[in-house]
Amino acid sequence: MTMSVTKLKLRTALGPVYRDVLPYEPRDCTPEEIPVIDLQPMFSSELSERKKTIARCKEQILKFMKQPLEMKELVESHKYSKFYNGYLGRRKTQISPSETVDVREGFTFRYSPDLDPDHPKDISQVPDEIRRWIRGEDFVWEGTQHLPEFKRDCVAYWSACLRLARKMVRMFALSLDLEEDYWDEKVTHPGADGVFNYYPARTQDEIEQKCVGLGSHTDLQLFTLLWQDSVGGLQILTREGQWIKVSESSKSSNLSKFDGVKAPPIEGTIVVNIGDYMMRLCNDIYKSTVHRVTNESTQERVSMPFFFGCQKRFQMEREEFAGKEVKQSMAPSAVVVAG
Ligand SMILES: O=C(O)CCC(=O)C(=O)O
Ligand SMILES: [Fe+2]
Repeated sequence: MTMSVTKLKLRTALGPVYRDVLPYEPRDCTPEEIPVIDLQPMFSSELSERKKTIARCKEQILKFMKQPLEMKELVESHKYSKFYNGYLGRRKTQISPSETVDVREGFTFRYSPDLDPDHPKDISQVPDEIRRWIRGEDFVWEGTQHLPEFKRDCVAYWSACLRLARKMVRMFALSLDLEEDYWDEKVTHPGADGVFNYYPARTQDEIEQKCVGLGSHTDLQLFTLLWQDSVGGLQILTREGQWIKVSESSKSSNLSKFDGVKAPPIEGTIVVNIGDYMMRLCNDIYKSTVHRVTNESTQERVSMPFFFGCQKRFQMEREEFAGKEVKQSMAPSAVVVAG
């Protein structure tokens, strides 16, 4: 049997890479493709507090995104940021060269040592060779001061993600037969970027043009903790090149409950995507997850990815490899973690 596989061109920090895609429509995932892992035992005492943290942060994102454009532009990324912090407007990016512009709007804030829940430090106390890789910028908070509790609630969510990521990176180390503390020192002042994505319901025009919410890409760092609301729309590319919807069907093989159209995510979970930097460090044992978002519902959608890695080395690699074509092998599935 011959199948017409198309090449999907992706932009990565290390240059363009290609992945194969089968000629089929996205389908629902199976429990094996996206396993659900229960993390609750790691944090059992704080469950209700964590739920509140997520809800408060989501509320703040909606408040921010629903402001008049000129208020959001007080923290415009292109205008004020050296390092991709701040607000990115609707249809202002095109992450995938072979797809449409991205409909989503975003707000980003990156690691600052003064916000770190485990190693809080004034930036002046951070050793020189690390300080030059720190990417947080204060204008994102200065330009949002008129929103009461915005910074507090965003930072609370980011801090919880940072704590979880520092635990999870130890599990990654063990899974790769490394010492448990392999990454500990390298993530004392990590790459830790909080991003809030807002996907408006698509306009009729955008539906006709088949606009993506956020086009196909891989994340750059070690891994990403990705919380999404209940609207759905996240898809990942399997090793075989099949797009699958990250949805409820990950929980059971009883697909009859789902109509395949709505495919809601599992409540109380976050998706863990492997990033390019992890793939590179472990010689492709883990492969970075190709993913994309199309909000096909009539509702708005919010997601809150947290990108985690080692700031300094990752940035150095970026400089070294900028613009070069890099070979990359096939994609893995993502993991969903619960609790
Ligand atoms: O909105 C989502 O579910 C995914 C967002 C994403 O992939 C990203 O911001 O890199
Ligand atoms: Fe992503």
